[in-house]
Amino acid sequence: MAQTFELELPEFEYLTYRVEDGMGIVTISRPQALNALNQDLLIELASVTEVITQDPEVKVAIFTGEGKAFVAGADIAQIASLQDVFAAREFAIMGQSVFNEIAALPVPSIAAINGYALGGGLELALACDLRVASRNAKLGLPEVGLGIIPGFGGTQRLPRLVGRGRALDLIFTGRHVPAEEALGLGLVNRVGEDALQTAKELAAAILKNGPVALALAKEAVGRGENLDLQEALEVEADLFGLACATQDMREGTRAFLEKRPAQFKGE
Ligand SMILES: C/C=C/C(=O)SCCNC(=O)CCNC(=O)[C@H](O)C(C)(C)COP(=O)(O)OP(=O)(O)OC[C@H]1O[C@@H](n2cnc3c(N)ncnc32)[C@H](O)[C@@H]1OP(=O)(O)O
Repeated sequence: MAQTFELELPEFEYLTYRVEDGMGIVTISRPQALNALNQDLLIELASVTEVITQDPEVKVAIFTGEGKAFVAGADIAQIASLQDVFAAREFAIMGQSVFNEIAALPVPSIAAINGYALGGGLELALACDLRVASRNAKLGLPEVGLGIIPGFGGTQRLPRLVGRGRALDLIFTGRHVPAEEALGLGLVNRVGEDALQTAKELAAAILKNGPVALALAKEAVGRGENLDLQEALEVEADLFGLACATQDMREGTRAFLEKRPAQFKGE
């Protein structure tokens, strides 16, 4: 008999969380400040990430924002009040560690960028595996205009995603990149009328596939990024071996040979 898990959901002030058809949907909700990330909101993001990690019902995570912004950055009032170099460094490390937790989610993650994704907002989107944007979305790292630099992973994840030259163009100018240009840069994977709807369609396409295979594929890509090619290929071979030991592999290959859709159980 399938085991059911009762997860105790923490109280959230700045976000809402719901599970729909295997999708764990986080909506960042501080619209009066365009969903700017203050410290409490970052703590809530860490907490909801833990909930998603522990919920076996969730096979894809989606992060989006309420209102006209995805996230307009870290809270500039909070940054302005940082007292000294140590407090500022701690603030960056805190944001980085929350986004590392999002990047390490065992399930595929999608940022549904429904409007402004600036500074820490773009850095949050960069911590997700995939990004989709609504046509009116604007993306950028405008920190240098405030006399600071991106501090929640932007100087590292952006060049890894789009290349050094393109990343430095965005970081040096701080300009707001429209969704269609972001698509051309490889900064987003898809553009649609409605970001959340587009993210759900992408999630539905992902959900047709074997959940263990998805987790192993994410692990292979993630671990390989920091290795030389030969070592990375060894990681791939090991994880391929693991994938071939799953019931999902038996089902997926048998379903192909029997010309029917696979019924994956994630085991
Ligand atoms: C380590 C990470 C560092 C960072 O992330 S640094 C922050 C990087 N982000 C930015 O620099 C973007 C800042 N925001 C803006 O430039 C503008 O906003 C927009 C272009 C996104 C939108 O402009 P418009 O449509 O005119 O709205 P509005 O009146 O500026 O904003 C509505 C309310 O939202 C507050 N707000 C917007 N972004 C932030 C933020 N990042 N931190 C704190 N508050 C923010 C405003 O102040 C204002 O509030 P009120 O209605 O009380 O005047």
